[in-house]
Amino acid sequence: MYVGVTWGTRAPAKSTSDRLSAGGNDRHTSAAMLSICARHTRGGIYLCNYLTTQRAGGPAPCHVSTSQPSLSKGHRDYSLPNASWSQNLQDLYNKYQELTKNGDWKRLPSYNTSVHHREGDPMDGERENRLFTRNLDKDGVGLEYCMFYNKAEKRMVCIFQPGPYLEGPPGFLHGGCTATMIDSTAGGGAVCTVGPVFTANLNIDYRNPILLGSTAIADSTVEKVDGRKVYTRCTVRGHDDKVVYAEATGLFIKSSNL
Ligand SMILES: CCCCCCCCCCCC(=O)SCCNC(=O)CCNC(=O)[C@H](O)C(C)(C)COP(=O)(O)OP(=O)(O)OC[C@H]1O[C@@H](n2cnc3c(N)ncnc32)[C@H](O)[C@@H]1OP(=O)(O)O
Repeated sequence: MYVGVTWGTRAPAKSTSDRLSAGGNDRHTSAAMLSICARHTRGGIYLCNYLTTQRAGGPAPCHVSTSQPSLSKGHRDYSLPNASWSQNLQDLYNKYQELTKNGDWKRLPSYNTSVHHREGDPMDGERENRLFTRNLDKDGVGLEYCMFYNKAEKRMVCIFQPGPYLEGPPGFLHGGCTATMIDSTAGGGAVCTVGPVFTANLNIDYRNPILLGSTAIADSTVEKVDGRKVYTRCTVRGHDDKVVYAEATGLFIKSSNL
């Protein structure tokens, strides 16, 4: 069954993505991007205007729908198992999939562009932009991952397997990539809990290196929401919980328009 994410009110006809796609030449696209960035900066707004259908004045939290978003038809959901997944990753996936059956947990789909995450967005077609975590075309060489969200616990779990193109120290995952997964997991948890946010602060203690090809779990909880500030905590562990790879706290800021 397809699981899609919706984020609140539908975008008006002329959306950010319309402007990004319009014209299709670099100068226009760059100008559109600059104007969007400037607008976001002026409004103290957030990354997730770009990631989601949320627009100024709309309701905050996303919800995970079980309907097929029209835009996502035909787009591959990269959070589903593929041949590059290790048995450990597959086993964890099966475990969390089982937990989705009573509705407490939801699996989040994942596409290779941000726009394809936006249910009902009119924009489609080929684009240059790629979601940072999905920017490699070959299965297994980059990040293989799947996120599951538990609304009652305000908790996001991301099971992931880093591939050989993500090396830092010889044979091990680059620390920036670990940070990316923490940011994405904690940020995704914040988005699902309160709506669009920007990362303001991320503190990471790296405890042990992550072997490329191994399976890890980033486990994040929204601990407190204080006005626009969303405080999160995230731990990255090995697939069997025996080793802690990293511990982090993250501060995310809700849009000032919400
Ligand atoms: C769904 C699945 C898949 C989807 C997965 C999607 C997950 C997304 C994960 C990726 C996320 C990113 O990479 S985001 C990209 C990286 N981040 C950025 O580029 C953000 C750049 N920074 C900014 O744009 C801005 O500084 C903001 C938006 C963070 C804050 O600006 P602002 O909106 O004007 O708010 P401002 O008034 O400054 O601050 C509001 C309150 O927060 C406090 N505050 C602000 N910044 C900080 C800070 N660094 N440390 C402490 N506190 C801070 C202020 O003191 C204030 O407190 P008080 O006075 O109210 O008490």
